[in-house]
Amino acid sequence: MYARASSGLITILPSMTSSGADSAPSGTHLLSWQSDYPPHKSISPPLSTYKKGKLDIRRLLESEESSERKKKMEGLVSFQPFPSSVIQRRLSTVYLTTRYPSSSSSSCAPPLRAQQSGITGGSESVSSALEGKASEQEVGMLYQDEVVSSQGIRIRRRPPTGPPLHYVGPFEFRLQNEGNTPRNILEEIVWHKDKEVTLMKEKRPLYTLKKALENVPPPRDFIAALRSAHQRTGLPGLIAEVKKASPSRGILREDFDPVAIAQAYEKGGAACLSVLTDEKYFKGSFENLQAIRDAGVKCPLLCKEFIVEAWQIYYGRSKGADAVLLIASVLPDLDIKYMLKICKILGMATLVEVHDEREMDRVLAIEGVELIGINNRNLETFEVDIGITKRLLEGERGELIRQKDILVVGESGLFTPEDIAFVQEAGVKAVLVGESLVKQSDPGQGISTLFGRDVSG
Ligand SMILES: O=P(O)(O)OC[C@@H](O)[C@@H](O)c1c[nH]c2ccccc12
Repeated sequence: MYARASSGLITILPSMTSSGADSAPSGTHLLSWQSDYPPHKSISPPLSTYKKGKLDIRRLLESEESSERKKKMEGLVSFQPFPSSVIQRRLSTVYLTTRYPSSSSSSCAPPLRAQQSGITGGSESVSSALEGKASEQEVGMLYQDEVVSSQGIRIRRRPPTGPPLHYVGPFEFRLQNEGNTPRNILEEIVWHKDKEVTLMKEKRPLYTLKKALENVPPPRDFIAALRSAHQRTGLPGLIAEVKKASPSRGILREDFDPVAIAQAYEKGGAACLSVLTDEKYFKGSFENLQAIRDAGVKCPLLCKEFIVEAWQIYYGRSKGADAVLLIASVLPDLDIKYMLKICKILGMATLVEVHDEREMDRVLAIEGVELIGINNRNLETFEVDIGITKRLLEGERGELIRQKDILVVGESGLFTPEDIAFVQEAGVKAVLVGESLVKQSDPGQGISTLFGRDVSG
């Protein structure tokens, strides 16, 4: 377990907190301090006797008074500044280890979500399955920040210095600064998603979701549908996107009826559908996903969400998703590996999205990736260039992809038969298209216009 201190206050990261005893890995005891971000969470029953409160680390570490206090606390919690030089330098990371009950517990569990959440699916324990696989170097890395930067990930998963403001009595602390202001739209979305998921999980803990899965029809084979459409038509298999709006393009369609659009896509020859579920930035919803599934649409469905936690995968499945999107610029390798495992257990496909060579190389090195999406739109800047698909499939990368029989999806910015021919020539066997279809008065007919011929039936 680990906590991050900001401005001298311990803030528990949401990934540390459990939304049900179900998700606590055995031998680990979750402890929650009152924290201002995310909203304070309750603690699991055996720990409810622990006092909650705010803890001033600077005082804890430095003052005499605090050593008294520290002693008092030690019966309950042991504090392991790790390493102390770093704490002193930036007062940013402290590890907490519970001593309850008499478990030899834990020292510092590696600070990566994958090891912490301990979600199990079926009889297999994902975390233990991963333990053997993650490289020692990876597990040994003490800071998620460092893992993330070593993988070239620029997106910070949470504001490093906490939210812009917090209140103590009548006082207001922390003004807007570099550490609590998102640097780009993707970062903003991810920070918002983190809070949103924390709240959603509270309403629907993992064990209730798992129960709900028993009544959900089995997943459909997303990849097989794309391959067979490609074989049938000689053109890339189409994932047609049900998208009302986007931060870069605004509202795409005012009279937005997700089920009617999905049905039109299916009729027009789409192999699969992608359904935006993000509400705030894309005006989508999980209700749309479920409504499309319940309306009897047969195409496999991709849950188009910004996944930051495995819980979202279970939630998507419970709403009828057959596949999920994992964005390499958001998720470190270990999270991708972990989430791939979960998808496998749930029988879902995983579309792993990359935008540049570095992300492509990372993803190609991960075992078990069968479907890679190349996003021609940079989600940080919104720039679109379909030449990216070509660039990332040239040379050795293309060769490796063919050897591994990975199916590549060209994503975003595709409007004309020439665009389709261009990315097909580059090596994709599938395309993901939203705007150019959803804007048509008949989105199904839009498919024929996009491909330059009828691909239905
Ligand atoms: O509407 P377009 O330009 O055809 O793009 C569709 C799809 O590629 C795009 O919506 C997308 C690709 N990756 C994403 C990740 C999150 C949200 C949206 C996306």
